[in-house]
Amino acid sequence: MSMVVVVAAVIVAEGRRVLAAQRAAPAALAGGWEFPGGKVDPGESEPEALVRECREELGVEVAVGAQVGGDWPLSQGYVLRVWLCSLASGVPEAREHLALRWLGPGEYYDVEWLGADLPIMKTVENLLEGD
Ligand SMILES: Nc1nc2c([nH]c(=O)n2[C@H]2C[C@H](O)[C@@H](COP(=O)(O)OP(=O)(O)OP(=O)(O)O)O2)c(=O)[nH]1
Repeated sequence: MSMVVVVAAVIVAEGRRVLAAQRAAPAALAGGWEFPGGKVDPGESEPEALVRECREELGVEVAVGAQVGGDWPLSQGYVLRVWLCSLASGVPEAREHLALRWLGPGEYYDVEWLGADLPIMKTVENLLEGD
């Protein structure tokens, strides 16, 4: 079986603030925090999927920047790929999530990240510190 690619957006604003989103479903993941995103549809590029998911889930337009790392492991058969993004227009609203939070420096670990997302947050922290 081929690998399912999930894309996720690390939306950064004001230089250092990162948007975290709390999952509403499924039950096993509900309440956990993630970077907005979802599965790539057939025929769609990964950046196109990112833009679509941010539009659907948050009601915003994002500009896709640099990729963060390579393939981040998820459960078997799934892989997560992550990009830094900036807001091109709109204010994020939780259309499919339970809640959204902007996390500034010193707050990056104030939410309960999903297991796959914790090392991504650490990598993003290092990237933003280096800026
Ligand atoms: N979007 C997203 N998914 C993540 C992250 N971390 C993580 O483990 N996942 C997992 C949760 C889900 O099992 C899977 C993504 O599925 P999803 O439910 O977001 O995908 P989707 O929007 O296309 O949803 P659906 O159409 O299949 O309902 O990846 C993350 O940071 N962002």
